[in-house]
Amino acid sequence: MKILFAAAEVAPLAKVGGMADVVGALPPILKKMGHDVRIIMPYYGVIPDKLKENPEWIWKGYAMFQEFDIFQTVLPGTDVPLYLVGHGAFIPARIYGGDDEDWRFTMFANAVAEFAWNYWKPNVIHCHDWHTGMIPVWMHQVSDIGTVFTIHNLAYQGPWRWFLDKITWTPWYMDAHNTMAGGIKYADRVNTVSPTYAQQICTPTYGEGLEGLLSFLKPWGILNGIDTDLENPATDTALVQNYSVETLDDRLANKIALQKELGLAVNPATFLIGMVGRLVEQKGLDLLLQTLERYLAYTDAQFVVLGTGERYYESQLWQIAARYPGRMSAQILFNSALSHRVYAGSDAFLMPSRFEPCGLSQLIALRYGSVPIVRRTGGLVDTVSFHDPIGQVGTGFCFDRYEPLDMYTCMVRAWESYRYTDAWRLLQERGMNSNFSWQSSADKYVQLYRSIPGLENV
Ligand SMILES: Nc1ncnc2c1ncn2[C@@H]1O[C@H](COP(=O)(O)OP(=O)(O)O[C@H]2O[C@H](CO)[C@@H](O)[C@H](O)[C@H]2O)[C@@H](O)[C@H]1O
Repeated sequence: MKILFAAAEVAPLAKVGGMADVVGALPPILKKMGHDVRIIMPYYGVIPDKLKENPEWIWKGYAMFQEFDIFQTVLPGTDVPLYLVGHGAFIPARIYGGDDEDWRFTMFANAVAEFAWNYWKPNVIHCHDWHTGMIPVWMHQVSDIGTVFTIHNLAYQGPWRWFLDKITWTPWYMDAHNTMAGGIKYADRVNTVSPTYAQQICTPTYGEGLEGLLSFLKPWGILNGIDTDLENPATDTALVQNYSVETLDDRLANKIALQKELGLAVNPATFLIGMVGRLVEQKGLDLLLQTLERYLAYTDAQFVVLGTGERYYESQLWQIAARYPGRMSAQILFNSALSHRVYAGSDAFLMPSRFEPCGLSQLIALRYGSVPIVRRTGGLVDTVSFHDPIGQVGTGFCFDRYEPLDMYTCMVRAWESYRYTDAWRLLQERGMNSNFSWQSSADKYVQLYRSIPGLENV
């Protein structure tokens, strides 16, 4: 089958969050399964430095009264062809933000449609989030290109219809008020990235205003995986000491190194909680700000947060860290190597999300032996189970209600459990032995493509 992935983020070339990891990991696996998979993304100013060779110019197209160029290369470390949409709007190094965000991604979507119509015609275009939402709308009028639309983050829905009318061609049949709604309504198949979140978005609490449409369409829920070659503590070059589930004692060197690197009191016995992620409301930052100081005051635990996002959260975390020197570190930056050292050096990993389509951070934490403390929502329900020290089952600490006290209690439970070292080690081992590889999800995506009429036997 010929499959074209279209996305605003693709790891390792342009990454802000988890969507980049998915679009960087799934195509190589589908390719190994024998499909002709290619990726198309904007040619951002950050990309040239990350490529060994200059991409080759292959085609010129027109979209929204603009000329754009298509360059071809391969996704680094793979043999998956990668097309880059070159236009002045993408030259700045930023990926998101800026006054022209709605315009530039609508232009990107338009360029992808032109490319698929005129240069390389796939059987299916796999679109990701609102940036590509207009592609299913336009493709609705051709019968030989199918579309799949994957929701990674329903909270960001893209430009409104009145703005689209001004800048691009919105077909007469388009009956959707923004690009996210358009993608969902007109794609041949819609999915999100975990079974639980697929059900939750059909309700007003999680549907972000699109629950009516979603409950009518019933999206598929296909759990994300992680690249187990890339996210592997046994080979990770960012760590001071590699380890595996068989050599778990070696892991401690990473904790001591992390404490030293971040200026925490060096003590291997101190319970260390890590957190890595975008500092936005979705990630449960308001719960954290209500409880963290009390937690630091009540326990002897240490806390490390790595992330960037909303200024308010960044400055609040930074201020708490300033009040607890040696106990807490706030790293307000994006740094993949450091994130791996946090996964490898922390005892537990906090993810108290308000909503979570799937979540990759908790999967990486499990693989690195950092025990997740999560709110049971979305993909966190599907990937982390209750720790029961008597029955020796479960992989993490979970709480249900989005309430500060519930999170606080859960964090205290984790802190106390850490003192029972034998049970803790078994808990770590169960997490590290969990299987979150991409293969079974890739099989489900192929089923999803094949469920589109006409693609059953391609
Ligand atoms: N400051 C920083 N420095 C280094 N690395 C950082 C970082 N901040 C975040 N990361 C990395 O970015 C990734 C975050 O992925 P997640 O899936 O957990 O969340 P995100 O909300 O971005 O993704 C959205 O899309 C994905 C993919 O579908 C869904 O799993 C998820 O639920 C949805 O919200 C992880 O690999 C993490 O290590």
